[in-house]
Amino acid sequence: MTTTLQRAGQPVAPTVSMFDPVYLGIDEYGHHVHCPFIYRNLLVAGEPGSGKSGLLNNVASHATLASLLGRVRLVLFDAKLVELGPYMGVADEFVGLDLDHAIDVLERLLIVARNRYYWLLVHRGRKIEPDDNMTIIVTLIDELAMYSTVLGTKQQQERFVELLRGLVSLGRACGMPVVAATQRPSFDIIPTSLRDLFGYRAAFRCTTIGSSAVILGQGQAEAGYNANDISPTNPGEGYLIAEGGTPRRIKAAYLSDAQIYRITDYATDVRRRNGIHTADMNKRLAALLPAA
Ligand SMILES: Nc1ncnc2c1ncn2[C@@H]1O[C@H](COP(=O)(O)OP(=O)(O)OP(=O)(O)O)[C@@H](O)[C@H]1O
Repeated sequence: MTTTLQRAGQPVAPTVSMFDPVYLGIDEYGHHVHCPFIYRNLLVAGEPGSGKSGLLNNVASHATLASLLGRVRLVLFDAKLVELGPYMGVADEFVGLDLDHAIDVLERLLIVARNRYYWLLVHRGRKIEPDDNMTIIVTLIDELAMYSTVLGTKQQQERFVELLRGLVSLGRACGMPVVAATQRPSFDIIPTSLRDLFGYRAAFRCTTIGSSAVILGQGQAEAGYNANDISPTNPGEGYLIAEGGTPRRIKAAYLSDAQIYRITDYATDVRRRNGIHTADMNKRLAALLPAA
């Protein structure tokens, strides 16, 4: 579904839809790997420096370009600020280190999800289709563990996980997919009940066979799919598994920081000219400052 974007009457670039599969990289045979994200969530895990951000950036950049037609919104959670920071200007929400803010945003997303199911019921649908003209809301979370185990109180962390579980369960059919990444693939961060809600899971290099199994599933290591055997000198290599399928060895496509900023600067400019919401960066940056 490639459409040509108009700017002041001039076609400036082809753009993509969130209903198009997202380009993630290549497999071990050199074939391109594309994944349709619209009806599936993605969980990405691996040790620090294993290449998780590359995959997140591929999805975030696709969503950014898809947002140029005004039908995609980004909601970003990044406790490190700089991983998803380049997309701040095109995001509807950017959550940093504030767990109350994280909970508030998830609560609002769940209200939208429930309203969408009501809308689907009334319109006799089961899931959002391209012709429904519904905005696709893509939520990206970098370092899930910061929100579920580090920031805030135990009660807030539990509330965050409960809401996230709700969004991941409800989001897929109502055009609200979630992509979450963690450096710590362990059962306390990703219980099986949460993991199994993610239709796609990617394991980059993991420190142990056990942590690889947390993402890929029990029995996969014995079958030869073990993210602990990935070389630490090959970031971006990982196993990608889709619901019920066999893990596929991939090398994620990598966007440099300069390329990411080129995409987001372009998108911010086009969105502004087309009257699509862009964030007030001064306000957004001020809101991220720690309280004095
Ligand atoms: N697909 C890739 N191809 C080539 N190089 C890559 C790829 N992915 C990552 N790298 C290299 O590895 C470095 C670390 O990658 P990245 O920041 O994506 O890891 P990460 O798993 O997100 O780490 P962290 O958990 O610390 O954020 C990058 O700066 C880059 O130099």
